[in-house]
Amino acid sequence: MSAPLFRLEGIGFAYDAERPVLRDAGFELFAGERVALVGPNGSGKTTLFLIMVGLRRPSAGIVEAFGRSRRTEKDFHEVRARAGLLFQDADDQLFCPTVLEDVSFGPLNLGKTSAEAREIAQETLALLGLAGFGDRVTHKLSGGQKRLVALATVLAMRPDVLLLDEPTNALDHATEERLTDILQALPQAMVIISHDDGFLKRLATRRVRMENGALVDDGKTLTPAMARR
Ligand SMILES: Nc1ncnc2c1ncn2[C@@H]1O[C@H](COP(=O)(O)OP(=O)(O)OP(=O)(O)O)[C@@H](O)[C@H]1O
Repeated sequence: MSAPLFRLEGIGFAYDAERPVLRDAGFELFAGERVALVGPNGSGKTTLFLIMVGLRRPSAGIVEAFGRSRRTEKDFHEVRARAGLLFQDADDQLFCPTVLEDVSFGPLNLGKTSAEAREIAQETLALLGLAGFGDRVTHKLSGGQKRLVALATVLAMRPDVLLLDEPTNALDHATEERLTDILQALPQAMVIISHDDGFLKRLATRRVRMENGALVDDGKTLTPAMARR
């Protein structure tokens, strides 16, 4: 088997020393996987994502990403360019006046010219059924529209790995179906935090559960064939 895209081992983390969130959490993500990360509210799923991209640093353990151990801000800078994190709250992701500016921001930051960034942004918006949304004022969009634009900002960076924190939040049924089809067709490995069982059943190739600060196999491993049913 090829090397994992991410490998976490023995991860410990606490926001407040009295209440550890993660204790000895370990996890591997391989190319081609769509892993569902499930577990109760407040169990530490979002925290694990933040640690994977270096927005929080663990008190113990090892984070390896794309074949290298990652410790410093510089290490994680590269990780964030290759692993796109969809935040749980779209308002944490969107900060430009218009949709096109928001979606172009990542590609520009990665060194694309403004014409290239604009083209990538338009393509990505079209992929998500948002062609024609470029000039819309971001903060006036509906919750579901913001969710999709936030996803567009992540996909426009053409990451190797997607970390999606509750991607179906605020989406109506038809939009959720469309999102499922889009995600199924993407080649990237992904980890998906969701409380939406139906969505996960259609999308995930494997499930892991956050339990007492560690990750355990959920015992409901899905085969890729079943997941694509
Ligand atoms: N910035 C913070 N400061 C202090 N405590 C925090 C902070 N962020 C999260 N926590 C706490 O850490 C714990 C884990 O939170 P986290 O958001 O990782 O859980 P989660 O499994 O993603 O939850 P949910 O399913 O509700 O999104 C919770 O008890 C939460 O209150």
